[in-house]
Amino acid sequence: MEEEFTHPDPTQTINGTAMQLIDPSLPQLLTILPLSQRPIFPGTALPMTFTGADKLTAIKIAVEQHDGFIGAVLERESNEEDYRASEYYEVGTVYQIIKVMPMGSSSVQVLGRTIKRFRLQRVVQTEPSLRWRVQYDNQPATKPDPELKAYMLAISSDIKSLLALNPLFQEQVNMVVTQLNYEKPGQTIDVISNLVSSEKDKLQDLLETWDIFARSKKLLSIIKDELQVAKIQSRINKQIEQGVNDKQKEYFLREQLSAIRRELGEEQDDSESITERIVSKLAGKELPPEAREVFDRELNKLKSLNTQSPEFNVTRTYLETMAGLPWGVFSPDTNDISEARRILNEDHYGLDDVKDNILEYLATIIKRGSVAGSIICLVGPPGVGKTSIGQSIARALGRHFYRFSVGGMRDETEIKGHRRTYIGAMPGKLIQAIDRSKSSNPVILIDEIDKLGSGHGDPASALLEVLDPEQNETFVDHYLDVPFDLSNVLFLTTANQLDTIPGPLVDRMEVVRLSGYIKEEKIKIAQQYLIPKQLKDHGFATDEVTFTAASLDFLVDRYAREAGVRNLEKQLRKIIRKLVLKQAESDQHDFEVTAAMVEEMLGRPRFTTEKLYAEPLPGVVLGLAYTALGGATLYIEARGIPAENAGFRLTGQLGDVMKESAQIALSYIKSILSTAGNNYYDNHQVHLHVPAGATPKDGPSAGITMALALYTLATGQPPNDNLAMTGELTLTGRVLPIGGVKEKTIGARRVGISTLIFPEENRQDFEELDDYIKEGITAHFAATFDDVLAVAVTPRISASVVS
Ligand SMILES: Nc1ncnc2c1ncn2[C@@H]1O[C@H](COP(=O)(O)OP(=O)(O)OP(=O)(O)O)[C@@H](O)[C@H]1O
Repeated sequence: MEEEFTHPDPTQTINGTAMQLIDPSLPQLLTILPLSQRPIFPGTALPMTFTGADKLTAIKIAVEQHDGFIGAVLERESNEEDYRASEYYEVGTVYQIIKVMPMGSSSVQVLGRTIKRFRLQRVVQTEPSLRWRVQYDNQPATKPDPELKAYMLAISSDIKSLLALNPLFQEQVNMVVTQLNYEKPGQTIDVISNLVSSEKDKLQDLLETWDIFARSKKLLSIIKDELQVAKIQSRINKQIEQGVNDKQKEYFLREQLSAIRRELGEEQDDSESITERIVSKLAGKELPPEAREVFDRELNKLKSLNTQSPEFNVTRTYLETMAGLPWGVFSPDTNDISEARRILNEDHYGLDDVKDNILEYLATIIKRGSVAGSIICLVGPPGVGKTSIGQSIARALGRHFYRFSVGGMRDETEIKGHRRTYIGAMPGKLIQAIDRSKSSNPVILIDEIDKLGSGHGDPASALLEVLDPEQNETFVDHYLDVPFDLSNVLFLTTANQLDTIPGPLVDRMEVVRLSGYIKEEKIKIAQQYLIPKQLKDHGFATDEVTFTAASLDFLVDRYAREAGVRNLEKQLRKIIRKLVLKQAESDQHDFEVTAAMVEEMLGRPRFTTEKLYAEPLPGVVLGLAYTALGGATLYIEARGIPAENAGFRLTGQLGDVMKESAQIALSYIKSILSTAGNNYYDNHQVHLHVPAGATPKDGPSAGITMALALYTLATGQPPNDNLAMTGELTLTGRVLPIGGVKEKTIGARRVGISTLIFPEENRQDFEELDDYIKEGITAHFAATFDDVLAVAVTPRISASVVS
């Protein structure tokens, strides 16, 4: 293999700088090894790796035959449009291999040092390896120049900053700092050039720049670019590190927290134990396929969620609600009707027809083995035992009891729940009831169905969906979003009056009326139920306190006249509490409560026996009404003021129907008076009032009462004493039937009225009443207003007499 040493041609230049042979020991012919990544610069020890059979051969030849000298040149990017596109740049660096370390079969790592720049003179051989004749140069001597020195200082400072940003280069920093020599700027620049990274053609340009001043400028600009990038890189790294650190810190703290919890024996709240708990709640329950599918899907979702995310809590609450529901769990029914009768009797006095009704209903349920069918609606005034009947039904069947009121409920979502997307969403009342009952067949009592409001959505139709046996098998609560079978629930509803219950709801219900109690019943209830219960609640033995018959009579008559017994119970509680105090202070053990003691303990009676009117007055008649509070009596008052122009005024918050019946009454009375020659209404301003003025009233059943008030006003003859009436009046004087005969009779008894007038068509209703209600009452039945007059004003004076 040829090895040549020639003298350089002094006319040849690189970038205009003269080149000359400087070191006769450097070979003129070099085996060329191509570099693909970047050029190398003279003046440093450098390891390099070469791969490929050609290169390995070249290295072998160089090491074995040429003292390890090779020429390292950068490969050009292939660029077909460049006419000069030879494969390699023509300026490279001579490198002497000192050590070869094989790395596998096709790679070697070599250790050596970079010595000097060279330039291709000509290609002398291509096979088996490429060999060039090259030219070396002597670095031109540089004069001390302050500007160059400034550049060198800038380079050294920037390279230090650059290397400081990259901890991997700490070693090199130290090395470079020791090697920096401002006397030999060319050498220093080359050393630093080996450390910087930039695009390879920029670095090649640096290699080919002979002029030191120009080279230092180019190097500085490369370093500045790199410094910029390194700074950005370092900032990004810091941010990432910060993020990672925060996460690690949180993770660490959480781990500690759960360790502390474990130590304290508190529950473990990791996702796994939560899902385990949820799944274990489902044990023994039978989810229908649709619900199972949704449950499984949500459970899988929960497992994949971060326990701290809000979504996790929403899903967890949903799953816990689902798992907590009594899917397929039923309490066994006690199918014993005589036991049911015993329980109803044990809990309630009287109410025989109500109990019969309920027992028939229960017998049907027992026979059918299912509750499907109509729903019982218990209608009656407050405190008559509607709720406690419901409780007894549950007890008789051995079912769980749950009660909720829909009074004033305006929002459909209270019944059907909120969609899960709402914050704080929860199931509606029905699913809550099922959840609390822990069985799929409880007794659910829906209270105050007559006071259902309307607002958002339609609560009435939601309730209809719940109560309708056709639909409630697949009741879908918005929150659960899967059907829950409500068809095994025994629904009961309660109301004070029927009129305000939406029609479609009434149609689905079987109405059972509780009319309210008369005084005697209330006394019995007090003796047999309320007093023993209150004594027990206050820690008295049953025989420690006795109430005299007179005291109970006085109590009911003067303090608790309403249809129900809740107020009576309240008054009894007050008395017994006072006895508790008395006992505590005096150690007395036997108490007998007398009427005087009742007055002493409860204060002045709320009701008096004195009537509003000591004796009957013309124009004032007592009517019978049926209100949400039960049967009641109410006065109708008429007064006339002599006037030139006749007029008619109505007050007392009367509804349209009642106003119309007042007009009918007036027209009718005027017509019969005019026949009798009485022209009272032609020269009087008449005012008709129905107290209590603040209570709204409506309905046609005060027709005859108003007519009698107007009649007696015009004739001046007062109605008979101790008389009350009810009946609708037509324009021709016929008397039409009314509702609530029982309640009205009870209401009249309560205030001690014993003569009553009912429409003829209500005769049977009255006769069917229990004897104890009719006892002492004289009922008259009127088909026409004449019949009313026959009873109400006796002896009857001619209507033509004007007062
Ligand atoms: N016939 C009765 N025998 C024994 N106790 C009774 C009877 N009727 C009512 N009570 C008692 O009176 C109290 C009030 O009854 P309850 O709460 O059932 O009334 P309610 O009709 O549901 O009233 P509301 O319409 O206001 O809800 C209860 O303590 C109940 O046990």
